[in-house]
Amino acid sequence: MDWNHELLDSIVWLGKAFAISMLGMTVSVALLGIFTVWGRQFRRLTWAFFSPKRSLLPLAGLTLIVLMTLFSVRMNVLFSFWYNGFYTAMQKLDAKAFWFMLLVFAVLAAVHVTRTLFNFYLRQAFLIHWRAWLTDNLVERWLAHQGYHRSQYVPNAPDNPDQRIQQDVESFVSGSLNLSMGLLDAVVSLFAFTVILWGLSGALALFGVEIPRAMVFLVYLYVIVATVFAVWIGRPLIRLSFLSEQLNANFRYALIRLREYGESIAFFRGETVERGNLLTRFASVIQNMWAIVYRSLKFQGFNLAISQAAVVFPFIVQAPRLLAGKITLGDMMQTAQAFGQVQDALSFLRSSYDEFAGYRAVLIRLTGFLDSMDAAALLPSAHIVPSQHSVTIEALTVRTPAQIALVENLNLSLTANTALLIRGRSGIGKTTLLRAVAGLWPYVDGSVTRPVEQQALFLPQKPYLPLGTLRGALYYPASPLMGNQAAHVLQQCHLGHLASRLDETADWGSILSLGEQQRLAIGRALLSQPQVVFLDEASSAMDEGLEHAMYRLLRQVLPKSILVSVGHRSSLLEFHTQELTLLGNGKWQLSALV
Ligand SMILES: Nc1ncnc2c1ncn2[C@@H]1O[C@H](COP(=O)(O)OP(=O)(O)OP(=O)(O)O)[C@@H](O)[C@H]1O
Repeated sequence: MDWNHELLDSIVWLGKAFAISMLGMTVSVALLGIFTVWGRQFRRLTWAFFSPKRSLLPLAGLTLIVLMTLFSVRMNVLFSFWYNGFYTAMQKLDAKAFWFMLLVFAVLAAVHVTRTLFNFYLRQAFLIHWRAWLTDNLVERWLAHQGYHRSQYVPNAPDNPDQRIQQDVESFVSGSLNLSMGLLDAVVSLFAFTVILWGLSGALALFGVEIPRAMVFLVYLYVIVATVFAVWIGRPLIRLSFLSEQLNANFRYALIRLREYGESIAFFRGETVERGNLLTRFASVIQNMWAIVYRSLKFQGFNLAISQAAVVFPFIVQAPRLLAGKITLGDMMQTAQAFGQVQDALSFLRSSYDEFAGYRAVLIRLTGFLDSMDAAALLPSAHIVPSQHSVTIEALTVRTPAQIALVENLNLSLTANTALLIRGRSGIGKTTLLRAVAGLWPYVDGSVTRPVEQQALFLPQKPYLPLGTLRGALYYPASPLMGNQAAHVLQQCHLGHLASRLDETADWGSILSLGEQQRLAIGRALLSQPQVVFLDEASSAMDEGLEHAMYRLLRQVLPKSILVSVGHRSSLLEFHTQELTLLGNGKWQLSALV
């Protein structure tokens, strides 16, 4: 190798390798997308990110990463020639060549360090941008069409969507980059070092047969046989790693529920049941971990044995030629290095099989998530027509998932300043009717004309208080406003003792009593002044006096608003103008109240 002209040669090599690699990668992605399921899943998850219509930066970043990967192969090739020159200089006791090779090494090492650092930065920046984009995209899909809630009605609803968004996206982007660039590195190294090995390899007599260029054929045979066995041994790891993610997420979910329902569990002294539940879930995690350990022992044991045998193999094959003076010590060392590189490259599939197994599991989970979000978006719901100051329900039929009618052919109309009280025995379908009116329930026919968005407020029995300040909870989902209005509303809702803590951040959902939370929710209605308020037993935790006071307040502050309440107490009747009684089997009765 002529080190004085190496810069130009390397640039030409890089140019050619880059053109071929880009072509090869494009064709591979297209073919994988046509012939394999996981290729299609990969394309589905990556297409939008790399689309030039959206931005040219991802493609530019990927192009640069490909270039840096090829650069790294070229550096390995240069180091392999450096080894040859260096050991040959030592064997010949050539001091001038020795010092020259050290100078070459200094240049190579400096380039290597710079390239490695730049490559690290480039890859990390690329991964961060990709992860941020994909997470954003999945969160958007999760929130769109209320997929986070309505996907529960989809057959085979996705388990643990939180894990998919947080963990799988990370594994997906890093797995995609590591595996694709690892494969590119392997293929290009294979070509580059096979050429070197070809030049260094001699004939070998085996069982009386003369094999020309034996080293090249032997390394290929060696690794191909090893790969076939490794794939066969490692195959069960795909299913095991999929299970591992799922079982861990199930266990984590059970732990989170324990924290969430801590108070109820503590009242019940339900520790024994909870422990049993947690340990059962954890036992599945452990059982699967052992299965992975035993399978990995076989897989890694095989891989290690193969790699160790490969260390001495080239020396054994080349030793007779070195001892016969046909090759130099430098040739011998370069053979060992090139053999190692070809071996590594060919072993890529074998050694990254378990990573690929995990990667496929991630692909299945992420596309499963997208499928259920798509299915949730297509679920039917009541036809909602926006209107001002009126609610009209036409031919509304609401069923359970088992197609049992809860309400059949309901028709009613409410105008400003009127109020409807929905009553009926427990489990008859009152909450489900409100879900249908909100557009959440999929087992429904008919249409609802009503105010929409911020003009309609649904208050459930157990209010949702977001993490953050009390003021934020009071204004939710609108942005909180500073000023005295919030404190005034707290006073009105008999929550004056909390006025000084409005801007305190705390877990308000677990601090406030249910009755206080329900009054806070009434405060939300007073602040947001919607045209219609749906109250689903939203005052059930208050005593009758407080409930009375809250309804009177609602009527005073929101005289024009329509109220639709679900409640059991007869004392609510005086605040309503109509009563809807659900009778079961879809039957209902509507009557006017005076
Ligand atoms: N997600 C669901 N999947 C299956 N069935 C459901 C679901 N949600 C509600 N149901 C069923 O629909 C029926 C009506 O439930 P709903 O909660 O509307 O009753 P309700 O009248 O509000 O009862 P309560 O007064 O006790 O709150 C019940 O039989 C319930 O089991």
